[in-house]
Amino acid sequence: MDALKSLLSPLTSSTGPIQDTLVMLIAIFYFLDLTLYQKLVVIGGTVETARRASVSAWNGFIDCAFIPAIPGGWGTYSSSVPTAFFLTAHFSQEDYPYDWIMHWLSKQPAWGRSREFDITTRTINRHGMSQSTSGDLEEEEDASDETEELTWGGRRKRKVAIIPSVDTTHTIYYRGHWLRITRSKRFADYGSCSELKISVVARNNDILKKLVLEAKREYEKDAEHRVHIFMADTAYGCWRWNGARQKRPMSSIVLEPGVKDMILEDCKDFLRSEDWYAERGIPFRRGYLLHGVPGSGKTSLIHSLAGELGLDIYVVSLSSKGMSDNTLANLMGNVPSRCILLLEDLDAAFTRGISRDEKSTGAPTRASSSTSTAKSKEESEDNGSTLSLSGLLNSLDGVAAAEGRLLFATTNHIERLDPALSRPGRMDVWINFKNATKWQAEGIFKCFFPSKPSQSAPASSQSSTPGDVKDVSGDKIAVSKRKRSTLVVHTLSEEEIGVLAKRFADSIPEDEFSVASLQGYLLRNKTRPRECVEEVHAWIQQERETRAKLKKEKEEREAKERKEAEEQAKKEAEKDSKAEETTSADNKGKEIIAPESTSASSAASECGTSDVDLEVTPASEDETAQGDNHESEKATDANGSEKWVSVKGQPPDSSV
Ligand SMILES: Nc1ncnc2c1ncn2[C@@H]1O[C@H](COP(=O)(O)OP(=O)(O)OP(=O)(O)O)[C@@H](O)[C@H]1O
Repeated sequence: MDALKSLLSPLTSSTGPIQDTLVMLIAIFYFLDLTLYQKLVVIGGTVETARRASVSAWNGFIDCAFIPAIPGGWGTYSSSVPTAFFLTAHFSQEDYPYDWIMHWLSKQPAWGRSREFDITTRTINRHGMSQSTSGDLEEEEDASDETEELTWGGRRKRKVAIIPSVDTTHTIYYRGHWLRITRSKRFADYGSCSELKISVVARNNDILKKLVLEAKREYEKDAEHRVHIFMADTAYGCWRWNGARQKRPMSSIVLEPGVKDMILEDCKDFLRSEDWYAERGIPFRRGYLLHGVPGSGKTSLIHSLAGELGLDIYVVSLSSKGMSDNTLANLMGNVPSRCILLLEDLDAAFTRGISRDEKSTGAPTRASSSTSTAKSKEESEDNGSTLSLSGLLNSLDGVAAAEGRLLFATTNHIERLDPALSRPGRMDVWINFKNATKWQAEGIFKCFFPSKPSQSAPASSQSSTPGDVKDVSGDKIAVSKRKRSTLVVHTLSEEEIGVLAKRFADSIPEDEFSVASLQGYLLRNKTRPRECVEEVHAWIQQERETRAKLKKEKEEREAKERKEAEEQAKKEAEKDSKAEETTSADNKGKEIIAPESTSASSAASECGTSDVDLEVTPASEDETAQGDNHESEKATDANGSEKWVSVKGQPPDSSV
């Protein structure tokens, strides 16, 4: 009998009454006069039936024990009669705790024993996938791709994470409790959304609270060195996670003295002043307008600030397809309270036809010509963008707008902005970015050629064979696979670097080249500091020639386009006058006295030319005046203090 019991135990995977019953049944059948085959069929059938019955009994018990909590909520503990013992927490991909738990799960050694799981080089978070820094599998990848982006070590580490597979229940042991974890997918308005359910047998929810807090701590520790970027998805009116970037140190941004400190201190001061704002009834929001030439560090400064302040960045492009007042209001109402909200290239949105009039999509003040306005409208319609300026203003500071966020807007053309948009209260601090000064040129040179000897670099250093570097474009460098070993660059002494930086700065003309273009030149010479200084004059000459050539080509193209437009207009005018002559001849033939309203001017009006004339207004002069006002006026912030900063020239007032 005992031998039979031990034989059955792996099949039934249970002990007690079920197994005893089975043993009894088998014993009865054994003594009946059945053939061996019949006995086997009866035994097999009985065992399988018992197994299924026990499994379904267990599942039924679990199902009735856990009443699903409200979807979308996180950490929602549900209970019913049997939940005196069982607790269930639901985590939705739409909220942060989902990320924390997924990250925590990916670190659990229990995966080594699991029989079903997903493997990823990224960990899933609520908005998509993020670079994983965890997992129990880890290996240094041999760089086989010739054009792979290099780190200073010359190799990249790719880590592999194990996460729960969808629609499978996993069991993990945690602090004396068995956690049953199920990941599932549901379809939301904006696409699919994952959910996580964690059930545990416990008297209260302490164990789940502990789990969430531990997961949060670990997630934040890992995210310490990264800035998360979210992009507005206009199709679904929600935020999509777009990646996590390495934090950029503030020291790598070269701005005139005091500017970085001023803006960083201003942001910090704002973030700790919630009560101050509440006591005075001032909306807890702050806006920064970064304007100026392209490639001067506006975006870089924002990324660097986000890293320094530990905030995520939410980016909206107002000119993106399908943007409407409702979509924008929805997006703005859904940014978390502490974040950086970035409106990029504000002026680009205006040329796409934002208007004060909610119905209209024409540009507000920038109608430099009728053709451009018509074109702008057309573009706007093609684009499906129906955003109005009033819609934008409402989104920024209407009742639904998020509190506690830092709004950053960037533009290359401040003169194109509607004054309502840039007024204090919406944009409290303005910073003007100009082309590189000599001071900046010296600073960026020192950033590129640090004087400390400990810096490690890829094989393309001075000591490597010339020709290792195949191509340089932007931040990426393609290097021969053979030469991927890490070398120590013996950098120059601090004194020598100082002298070279000074010489470099002396050669750079003030306010002619952007910092980005200087960076491009330095990148091409990143292992040749001396040559870089010696060859800078030749580079400047070459840059000037290229610019002159491009300018000439642009002028020629514009002249050609103008000529074509004039010819077209002339042809249309001829056609119109011919049509008019025919009409008047017909009228004469019928001996009808034409009324005065059929004169040439009203015919032109019918053809729409008077509308066109109306559009050709001296708006550009007004705008210039507006732009000048921006430049000369000081903005007053919500606290009543004046904010005006110019990156070039005078360092900002220390009181700012
Ligand atoms: N002041 C600066 N200090 C350090 N790096 C800079 C600076 N300005 C520009 N750069 C470098 O130039 C590149 C472009 O800079 P960034 O995108 O910040 O310019 P931008 O002003 O935002 O340009 P745009 O107006 O075209 O968006 C970056 O790689 C950045 O590292």
